[in-house]
Amino acid sequence: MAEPVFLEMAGIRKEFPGVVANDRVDLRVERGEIHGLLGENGAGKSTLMKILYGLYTPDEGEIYLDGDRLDLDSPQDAIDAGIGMVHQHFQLIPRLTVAENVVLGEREPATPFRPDAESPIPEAVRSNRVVQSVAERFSLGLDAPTRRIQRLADRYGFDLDAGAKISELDVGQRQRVEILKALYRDVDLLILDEPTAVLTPTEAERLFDSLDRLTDEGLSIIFITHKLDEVESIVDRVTILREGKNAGTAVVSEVTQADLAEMMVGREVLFQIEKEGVDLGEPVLQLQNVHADDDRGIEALSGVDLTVRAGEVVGIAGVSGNGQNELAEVAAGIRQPTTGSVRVDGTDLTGAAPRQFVDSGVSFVPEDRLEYGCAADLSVMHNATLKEFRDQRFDGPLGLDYDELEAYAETLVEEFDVRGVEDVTETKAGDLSGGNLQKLILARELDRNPALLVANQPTRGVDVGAIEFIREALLDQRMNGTGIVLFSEDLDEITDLSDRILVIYEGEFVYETTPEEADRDRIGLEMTGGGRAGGDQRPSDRHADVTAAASEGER
Ligand SMILES: Nc1ncnc2c1ncn2[C@@H]1O[C@H](COP(=O)(O)OP(=O)(O)OP(=O)(O)O)[C@@H](O)[C@H]1O
Repeated sequence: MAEPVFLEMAGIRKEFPGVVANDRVDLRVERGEIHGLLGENGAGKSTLMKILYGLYTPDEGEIYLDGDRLDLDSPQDAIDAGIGMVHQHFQLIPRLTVAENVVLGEREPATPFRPDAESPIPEAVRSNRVVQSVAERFSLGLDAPTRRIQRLADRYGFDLDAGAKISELDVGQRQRVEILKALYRDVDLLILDEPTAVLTPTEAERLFDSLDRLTDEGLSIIFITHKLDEVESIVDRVTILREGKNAGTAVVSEVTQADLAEMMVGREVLFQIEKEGVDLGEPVLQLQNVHADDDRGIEALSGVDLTVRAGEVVGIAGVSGNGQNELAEVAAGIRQPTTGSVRVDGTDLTGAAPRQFVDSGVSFVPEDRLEYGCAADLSVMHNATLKEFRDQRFDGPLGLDYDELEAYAETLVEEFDVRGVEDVTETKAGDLSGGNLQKLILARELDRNPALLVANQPTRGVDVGAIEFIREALLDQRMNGTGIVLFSEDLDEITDLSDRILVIYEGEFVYETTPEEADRDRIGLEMTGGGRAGGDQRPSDRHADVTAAASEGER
């Protein structure tokens, strides 16, 4: 008799109010393969994986692992069956060590948590004395597990010190701790939800090496991603979901990226977009000698000069953690510089309140959509109108005119193709899929026709169709005279959209170029500080050059 397929999900159906998230989906995964799960935002990928991890109960359908029928009521059931999951938002306790987190991680929360939500372990719990003392007690008798965890980490080349505190680790290492939590529990199937969304390209390469080692040992991996080049480089077979249904499974080596994109969105996707020429206007953002600290009080920006003119897109490239977030927040008015000045549209806003930035025409698309971009528990309507509800057009005889607010929110949802909204007054922003929430935030920020848009990773976690839509929306906005500061870890995005490109490294601009002259190797080298080793220019000289080149471009 033929061996059963390793994992079989058959006829899975899951309905939320007004949305069929999974419509009789079949998924088959072989032992030892990396199986990609692709699909537009809202196609139902996370829902299907949450069912497999025991977080949601399907309305219909069956799951078999190695031929055995599974009945999964909680993540603990999934783990007991040999299924682990690494979420996009890590669930680690920063003050505890790697080993303590791995051991404590044996019990997963039984209640479903919001997609894309921040760590489900609230700060109150993390800092709770009882939790801390349990952890301390663990560490007393933790020698044997620590050694075991260290051996496990070494076996897969994870480069982790089991005794190190999570707070000392970078994002890539934290992710490996999450994987270790699953391996420690002997899982045979690992679900990775967009694992590279938080990683730099180098960290992503490291992860891929680790995944290869895991599959060599017979582990199966389900890999959710939006990045087609990742599918091409590490995935064996891929299943595509479209509008909750299985749109097919393909052997990756037999299809092109264009085929996959078309299977996902049901039409041809342009990977290149046309950028028209535009006459630059007056400066809409002028930062002079800006220094700013990060959240820990350590200097993150060390004397940044930046001028952005109306109709100009300035792309900021850099490895995350080099001051990009602080720069975005200073430009958007939600972080105060320690020294230096900020002018928006000709007005000095140094030290001004965030509201004054909003009122001066600054729009902000933050990197962390759930933390800063929206109020997850409020409706789509509230979120769509958060910044504009004071506008006269929403004045009613008895205060706010809710019919107008609702109609406006509906227009934005329609224009920006935000999917999964049953009713703008009922659907919560936090229940939208990641990409659809991003489109909602963009709709709110762009529809104000801002003088300045600060866009931090605007297409992260967004599907290829929506990426095309968002990039075109940004370029339309540029044609309307908005000045845009674009932060992106995707170099193609930076070169496709920008008029000028600046590389930031350790809180300073170290290199400036244009898309026409952009040399990817040089940009990559400058991003990692490699340009400094050449000794051709001191950073301070180079910094002066950048400023000079910037003013050159302004003439
Ligand atoms: N808890 C929930 N309550 C209500 N609707 C939900 C819930 N979770 C998901 N949905 C809806 O189900 C549909 C599928 O969402 P899901 O998160 O599975 O998509 P996805 O393919 O993972 O999207 P993305 O790539 O954007 O993360 C969407 O329309 C979403 O709005």
